[in-house]
Amino acid sequence: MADIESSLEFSSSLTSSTLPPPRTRIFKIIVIGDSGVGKTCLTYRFCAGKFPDKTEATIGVDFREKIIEIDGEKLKTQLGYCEGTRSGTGLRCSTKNHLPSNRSSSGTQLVKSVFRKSMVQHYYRNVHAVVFVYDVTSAASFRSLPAWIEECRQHALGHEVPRILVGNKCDLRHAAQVSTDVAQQFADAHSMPLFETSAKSPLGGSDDSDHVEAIFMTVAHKLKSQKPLVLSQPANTVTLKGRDQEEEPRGSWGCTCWRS
Ligand SMILES: Nc1nc2c(ncn2[C@@H]2O[C@H](COP(=O)(O)OP(=O)(O)OP(=O)(O)O)[C@@H](O)[C@H]2O)c(=O)[nH]1
Repeated sequence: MADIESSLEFSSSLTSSTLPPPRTRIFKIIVIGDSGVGKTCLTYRFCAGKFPDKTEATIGVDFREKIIEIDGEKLKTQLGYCEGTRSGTGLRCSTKNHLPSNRSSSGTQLVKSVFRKSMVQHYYRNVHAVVFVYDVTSAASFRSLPAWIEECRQHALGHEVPRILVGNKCDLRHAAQVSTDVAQQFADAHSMPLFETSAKSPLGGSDDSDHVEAIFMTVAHKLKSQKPLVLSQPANTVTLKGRDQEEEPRGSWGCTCWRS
């Protein structure tokens, strides 16, 4: 009897351990814009549901993940963001200041260049949607948008990829330098929907800005009809990962986060 029981136990554990785990579709979305426009805060707001207590400039590339559910299907959204350059000039996703300054300058330049190329290539690879962000209180961040769009185009992320435009920091409307009309004209010219929002305003606040959660869910709904990457991994094993946690599996980004 004992033998039958133990063999039944063995066979049931064998079955459960050999069953393939449920598969989760993954959407990779990149959030792009000048430094300081609020890419990190928007991403954090969506994934963690709140404005971060403290922020620091993104160094290199970072990402967060969130499992969402649409029509009963669990989907994993991976939101990547890359350090921006202030006022839209110079390198994008640059590697400035990441390497020790006491190296020989030509060697450093070469390493920086190879390092940057590899990082940028990873960042733009297998992207399903692009979120362009500007700061409504910064005309310069708005003027940078054509350059960001061009950078995406050079990495094969053109009109065929779902793209949206987000004007952030609407809680500072009194200091706005970019009007809704001008932003809407730009969005129309590039066939993108425009959302004006604030990563900072409280949930259910009285202002008329779009909610961050609703914006990313709109993108996710759009992507759901597509067929993005599939990951063999139980859907409930990962909810939020990112720079706040010590263990940071890089998932399918395959890129590294550089910290100061
Ligand atoms: N008032 C207000 N401040 C915001 C908002 N979103 C972000 N900020 C602030 O703007 C600053 C920059 O925010 P980040 O999210 O770090 O900007 P970023 O685009 O990720 O910047 P980089 O990492 O340098 O590329 C921080 O001081 C935030 O607290 C917002 O909606 N309203």
